Amino acid sequence: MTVSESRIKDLLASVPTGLLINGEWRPAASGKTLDVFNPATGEVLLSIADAAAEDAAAALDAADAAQQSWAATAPRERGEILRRAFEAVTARAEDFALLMTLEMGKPLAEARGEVSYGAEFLRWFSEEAVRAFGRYSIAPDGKSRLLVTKKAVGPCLLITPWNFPLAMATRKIAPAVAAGCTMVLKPAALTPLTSQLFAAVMQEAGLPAGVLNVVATSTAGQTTGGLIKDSRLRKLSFTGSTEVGQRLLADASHNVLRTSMELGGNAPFVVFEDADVDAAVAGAMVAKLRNMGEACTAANRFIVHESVAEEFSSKFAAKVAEMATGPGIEDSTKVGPLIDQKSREKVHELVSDAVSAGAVALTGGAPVDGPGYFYQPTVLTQVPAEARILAEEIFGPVAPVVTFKDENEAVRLANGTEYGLVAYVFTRDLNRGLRMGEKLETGMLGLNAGVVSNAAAPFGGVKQSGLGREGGLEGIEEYLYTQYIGIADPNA
Ligand SMILES: NC(=O)c1ccc[n+]([C@@H]2O[C@H](COP(=O)([O-])OP(=O)(O)OC[C@H]3O[C@@H](n4cnc5c(N)ncnc54)[C@H](O)[C@@H]3O)[C@@H](O)[C@H]2O)c1
Ligand SMILES: O=CCCC(=O)O
Repeated sequence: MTVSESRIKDLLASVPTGLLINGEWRPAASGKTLDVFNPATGEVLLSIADAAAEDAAAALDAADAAQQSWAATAPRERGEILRRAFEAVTARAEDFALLMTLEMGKPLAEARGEVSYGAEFLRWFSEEAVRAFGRYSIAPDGKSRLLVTKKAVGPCLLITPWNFPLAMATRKIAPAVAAGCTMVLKPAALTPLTSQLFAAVMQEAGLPAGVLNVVATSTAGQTTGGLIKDSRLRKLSFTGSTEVGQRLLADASHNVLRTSMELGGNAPFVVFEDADVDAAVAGAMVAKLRNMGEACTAANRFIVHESVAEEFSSKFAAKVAEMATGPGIEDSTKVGPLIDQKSREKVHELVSDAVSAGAVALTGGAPVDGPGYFYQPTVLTQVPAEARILAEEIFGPVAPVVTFKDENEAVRLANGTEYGLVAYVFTRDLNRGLRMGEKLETGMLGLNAGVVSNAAAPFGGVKQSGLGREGGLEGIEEYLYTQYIGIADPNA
């Protein structure tokens, strides 16, 4: 069933179009607006306020003014606001899913999956809000007491990417709310509508004015640059490319900000000779094609034992060839459009570079003609080691396959990247799986699993994939600092 035009019109009419500052939706001070496009058609969906530096400064004023009373709010109350937001997002799951499909392109079924994934961060941190425990102990020499407490770090700047418009926002907002931090959210200019609607839900859930401020902008660096240099800001949490993250880390050094950096990936997907090949193919489909390959966790390099490489590649290519491309709102669609023309050109450039160096396309290998930014789901074999596609984040539905002879070579190939977000390993040998966990330089490992994302787990990378963790027990710690109080011996 294709979604009706009136349904789309009504949904878009319910999305706030202003900047959210101190609990009010208002136009940008300049009056400027930014257009949000549908990547399946290239048409404008909606125009919303386009913030500049003065709007961002007003948002930080609001966050700063609200910080003290918000941090003093009972943890249970903060948790209950998050719980109400979880219920509201779940009740409006179809609206959020359709909105994400319209602005980002992912098929509706996947968008529904993101709604439940994104909502889980609200539920998880509604439960964690009351567990920011400290400790009391007797000093080793018995002469004093040590009291350790956790406190909200203070106003935060949260910057999110376009690829998971809801989950990347809730993964930051929910722990910040739970910890008692106020915030300025800057969503990606390509997909700000989901954040706009989500912020309205947070207001309805009872979040006080000034705790969450939202400034969509077409001029990210100019608009947020002043905030990062403002001494009232205490934390920067960024999800996006390694290149931008590196720049922001340098900027954040000015005020020695707490930082969390969720950056790019180049995930290896290793298939051993003892793997269940069909299970590996099923895992590969998810690890590669979830979100059209536009995920930091997307398998970027398929490293397959030479004895099973042909079986794996041919079965994988057959399944990939069945994946229909099309607008996300159509039921038959399995792979939606890429986000824009620039992204599609980059994907094709990587494929062309590999093919001209000797790689063979078992399926796909080209853009899809017609409107929208579609790319054929592609499997490449015989990819030469020096091909750019093995070193760069593809961010598209393309799977390069290379082979290895033994475990040491698999480890060397898998670790041969500056990234270290996630790896996938398929083997029936548990010891081998655990050994790979010890040897692989990644923050996460999928063992016989093609997806690792879970609100209850610590998500994050090492090397140039980032700093810090989101979700799990660790997620709230990113928004808390430790204070220690030394107490004189009460018996003296
Ligand atoms: N590790 C993770 O959890 C994770 C999750 C999702 C996406 N990503 C990564 O994000 C990238 C794709 O997202 P993208 O294209 O939106 O990344 P991007 O780095 O271009 O942009 C990310 C965000 O940063 C903003 N931005 C860009 N330049 C800025 C500047 N100078 N100052 C302040 N903000 C600035 C953008 O407007 C956007 O909101 C990929 O590399 C992907 O791997 C990582
Ligand atoms: O794009 C990266 C985020 C993906 C996820 O959280 O599963």
